[in-house]
Amino acid sequence: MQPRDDNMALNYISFEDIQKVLNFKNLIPCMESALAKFSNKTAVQPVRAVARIKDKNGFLAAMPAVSPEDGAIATKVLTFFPENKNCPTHHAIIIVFNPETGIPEVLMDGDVITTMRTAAVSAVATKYLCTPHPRILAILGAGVQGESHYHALTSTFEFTQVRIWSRTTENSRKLAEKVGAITCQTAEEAVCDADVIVTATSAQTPILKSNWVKPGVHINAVGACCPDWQEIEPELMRSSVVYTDSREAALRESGDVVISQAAIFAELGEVVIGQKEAQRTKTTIFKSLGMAIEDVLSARLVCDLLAKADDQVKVPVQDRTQS
Ligand SMILES: NC(=O)C1=CN([C@@H]2O[C@H](COP(=O)(O)OP(=O)(O)OC[C@H]3O[C@@H](n4cnc5c(N)ncnc54)[C@H](O)[C@@H]3O)[C@@H](O)[C@H]2O)C=CC1
Ligand SMILES: O=C(O)C1=NCCCC1
Repeated sequence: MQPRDDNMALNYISFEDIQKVLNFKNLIPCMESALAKFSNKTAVQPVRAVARIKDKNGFLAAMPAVSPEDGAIATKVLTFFPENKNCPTHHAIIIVFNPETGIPEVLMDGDVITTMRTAAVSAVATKYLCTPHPRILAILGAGVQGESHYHALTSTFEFTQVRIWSRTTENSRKLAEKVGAITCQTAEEAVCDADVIVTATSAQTPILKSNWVKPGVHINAVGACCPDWQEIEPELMRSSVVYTDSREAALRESGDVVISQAAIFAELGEVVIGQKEAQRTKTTIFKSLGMAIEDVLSARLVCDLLAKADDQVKVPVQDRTQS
């Protein structure tokens, strides 16, 4: 067994470097394509392996995916510790492998990609599923995803009003002041008459009720990623047209789907490829759980953008396999 030579050392791509090149303009189309590749089965992606960490109420997850047509082989490894107080609740790294040899080539921060790709996917869902010209956006949850969804959705739509509610009013006030939105004291006040709603909390029991929302609203349900957790009242799940990123994952991981036993109408990717209808005039819910293929194609995009921006990130393969 030979040790690796220096030529095979892993490149590291930092949080800051990723932030420099990734934006919603380049990420949203990439995520639309990731959803399509998942649903037309050109990408290979099992449901993630999750090891729950009971005393932290959280988990460790391994999220591999392969897209042969992109030469993309990578895996995200992620922890979710929802009770963290003085540091973020999610931490992730992504390992990118050489598509010809399987040699690990790049290790990159996974936090920026997790933060941005989740909101970018919700922007795709909203584009297909909301009523034309949405005016009012309501965001429930003022954490990392609440803020990222503000940016992704306001960069895609021209809302006349954005309202933010959080369990801790101080947090929603801070975010609302930072981005120029309105703070609401209750979730009901925030979602009243909204055209688009985002639920992005670590709640384990429903925070969004059926009789608060207007018919025809589109909801991006981003939190509650365990089979015994919920963000959405079961009645609202059952009375809406439910879309998911992965049907298989939703049936295994989403408490909102599992507990309500709501029917899943389609995967979002099936809508993107034209296989299933976007029922825009109905109340729609996009139940997002997050997919490895989103991380893998985001990582591919970052490598390509950095390689283009300067030649320091050695993405090309041939040099590295010659000894
Ligand atoms: N679908 C996907 O692809 C992804 C989903 N997520 C999920 O989205 C949710 C939000 O993630 P982040 O913003 O990164 O977390 P965060 O920790 O930054 O923010 C969590 C927010 O939820 C609020 N919250 C916590 N417990 C609550 C409760 N019982 N009731 C109401 N609000 C409560 C907090 O006050 C905070 O505003 C989490 O459930 C997370 O696991 C995160 C990343 C990707
Ligand atoms: O896909 C992800 O990344 C996540 N999904 C569910 C919650 C943790 C992060």
